[in-house]
Amino acid sequence: MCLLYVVTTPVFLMTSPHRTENAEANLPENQEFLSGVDDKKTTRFTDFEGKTSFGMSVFNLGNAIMGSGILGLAYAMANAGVVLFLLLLTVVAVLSSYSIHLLLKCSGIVGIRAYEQLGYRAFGTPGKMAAGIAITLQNIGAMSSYLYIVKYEFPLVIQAFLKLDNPAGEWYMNGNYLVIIVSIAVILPLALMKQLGYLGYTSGFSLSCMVFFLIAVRPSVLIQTREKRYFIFLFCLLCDSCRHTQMNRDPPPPHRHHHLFSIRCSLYSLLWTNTAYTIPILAFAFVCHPEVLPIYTELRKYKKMQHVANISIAVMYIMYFLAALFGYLTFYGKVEAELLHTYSSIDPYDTLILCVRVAVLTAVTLTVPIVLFPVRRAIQQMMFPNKTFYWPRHIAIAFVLLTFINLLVIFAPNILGIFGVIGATSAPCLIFIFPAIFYIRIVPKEEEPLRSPQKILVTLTMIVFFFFFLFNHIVMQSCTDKDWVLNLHIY
Ligand SMILES: NC(=O)C[C@H](N)C(=O)O
Repeated sequence: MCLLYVVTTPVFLMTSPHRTENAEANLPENQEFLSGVDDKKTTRFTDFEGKTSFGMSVFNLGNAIMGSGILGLAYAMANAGVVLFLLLLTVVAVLSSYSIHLLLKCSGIVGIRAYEQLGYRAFGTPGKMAAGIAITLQNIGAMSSYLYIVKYEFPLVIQAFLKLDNPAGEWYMNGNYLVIIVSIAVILPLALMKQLGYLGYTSGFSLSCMVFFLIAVRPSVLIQTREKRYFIFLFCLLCDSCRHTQMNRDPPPPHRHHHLFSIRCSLYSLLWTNTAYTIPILAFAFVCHPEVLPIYTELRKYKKMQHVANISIAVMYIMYFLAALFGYLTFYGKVEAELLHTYSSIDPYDTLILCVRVAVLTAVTLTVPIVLFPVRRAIQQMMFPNKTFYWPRHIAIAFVLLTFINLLVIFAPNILGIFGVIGATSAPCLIFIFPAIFYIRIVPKEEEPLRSPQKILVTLTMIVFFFFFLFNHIVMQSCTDKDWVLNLHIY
């Protein structure tokens, strides 16, 4: 993460001091992106005076970042190669942190800490609806992927615990029932909490489960002929050949031998096909933007939300890289789109693998309530904009949302589809496109003219990011024809 600081500090410290009437209110968050100055000015936000500590906020944001995205990273690394993966991981992490800076600065100007309200301030009702819909789509997609893991992994855990070699259709081996039970017994009570801050403890526990997951995955790297693995790793670092091995593992479908198609694909395969899934998976893995402003609302006075975000992103950056590397080095060319599924191919009764499963299951289950909060807030902002807090509505929205996600999970096609669709659409909007356009519209022209270095930088980054995604999307559509994509189906 030091790298992030070195790369970004000179650019973001160009931010000029504010001269609006809200200037004092803005100071704590918008003065600088990465500096350690603790400015003890009074914030004049119109919403809520926070009581949650700095540490709990880091746990909550870390938990919001870390979800099922981590399980797709080893596959992303196998496709992109170690060096390209590390580069893309760094770019997405820096962009993610920068866009949080933009969101915080906008929220300082508007005086309200809600993503949808920034959309409203920038573009009126269409802006509010766009932000609300993107948050709803993204978070419903994320929650479905978490419950999807519960649906497929929980029965395996029970099977291993009970040592059932040939399950005969017992109800407790049915993933659908288990999803419903977990939703009612664990997720719903947590989702009914009035404030996100109360979830700090469960978030801390969820993160420690993921740390355990990392530690547990690590020995499996060492078990398998250590010298060979490290030799391969060094080799990959030097000539970045991992992706070619991966390509060789999946022989192309027969019609790919068509001359023109081969030329087109070999050109793409230089870079784009290998990153076609990598970037959406990385974008999905770093999304936490809908949760940033709700967590900021509850953050104790004088604590800097940008610091909370930088710490959470830095820790996740390291954990993501290690998770991808360990998973990839354990299975090398055989890594699948969802890491846990790859583990099924080796002994399912192995105690270590069982513990890994339980840890990931616990972690993703405890992430659902955190991710549900911004959706409920977005729905409230879109459907009941001027209403104050009302318990029956708070409970009803959570209940309806969970029921909907349960239905979705019972009928959802596969986890990769969820990553692909959500990662390629709402994630880039929430991570960068919306914060950038909201920033350009919300920061007054008197303060930062359209031609100011800050706004030019934001616009350029946004354009590059947008075209990169567009191009990636086209490549994904053209080179991953149906057979190929279907081969990647996990379950
Ligand atoms: N919070 C989200 O939207 C997704 C999360 N970043 C994940 O990896 O699962």
